[in-house]
Amino acid sequence: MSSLRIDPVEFRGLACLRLAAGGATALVSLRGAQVLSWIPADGRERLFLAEAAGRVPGAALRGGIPVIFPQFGGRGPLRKHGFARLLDWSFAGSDGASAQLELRDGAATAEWPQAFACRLSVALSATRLEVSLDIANTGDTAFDATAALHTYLRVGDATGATIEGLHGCDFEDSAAGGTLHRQHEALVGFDGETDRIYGDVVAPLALVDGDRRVAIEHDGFADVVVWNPGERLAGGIADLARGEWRTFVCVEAAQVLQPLRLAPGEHWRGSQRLG
Ligand SMILES: O=P(O)(O)OC[C@H]1O[C@@H](O)[C@H](O)[C@@H](O)[C@@H]1O
Repeated sequence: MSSLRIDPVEFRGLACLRLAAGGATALVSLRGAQVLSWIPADGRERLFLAEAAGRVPGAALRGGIPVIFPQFGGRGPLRKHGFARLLDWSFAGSDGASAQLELRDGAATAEWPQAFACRLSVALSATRLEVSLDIANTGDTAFDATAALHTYLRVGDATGATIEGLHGCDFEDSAAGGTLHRQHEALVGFDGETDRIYGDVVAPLALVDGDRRVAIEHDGFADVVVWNPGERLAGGIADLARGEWRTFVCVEAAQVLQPLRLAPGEHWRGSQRLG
């Protein structure tokens, strides 16, 4: 990837880093280490960010790429989707191709009594964005965790968008009480609420939206979550303006069905590449 320029900027009152490389830009908020914008060299924004994001102090930012850790959804005793997306991460430097952000255990993570270090790395080139999450156990007891990169991809109309690459995969349908199914159709579409966890996904995926296509690859993460609330559910989501549900689909690189188990001193890394 070409050499990366990193500048501190403010966006909607949030301290952010603006990344630029090869004619592409990305905006990363220190709150949650959340990528908020990704504009490849063709000048077209690829991520969705809600109008309300950043306007409610302390609230999770709806859109971009939220980092979910140490708990996905309600699968455990912690708050929904864990605390990583709500906390301020620190800028931990750059290797010339990527920006690194870090979150360590402390008073703000006391609800989960584990010692850990998370590092998010964001690498940018003219046509690609790569986000990697590294989780280390820095304590002296093993822990279990679930995690995801909860990517909101911008689309023209979610009801016409499809995901390729999940054919033959088994999934848990969270929109239908967690029932188990197999994906028999070649494409996954978005007709009403769609909330699925596909397990053991190895093939590369693609989001197809009219004549636009985004390739999606992942390493380390075993699962893929596909989510759009649909019109009815979106009506009850306070930080989604009317009609915004139509303009994104989430394709999340996730480690959910088999939680990570890290012994003291161990670490795990997962990545998602878009391009
Ligand atoms: O509104 P939140 O907390 O950001 O969660 C959004 C969605 O995130 C998805 O990952 C979950 O599968 C959905 O069940 C959930 O509704």
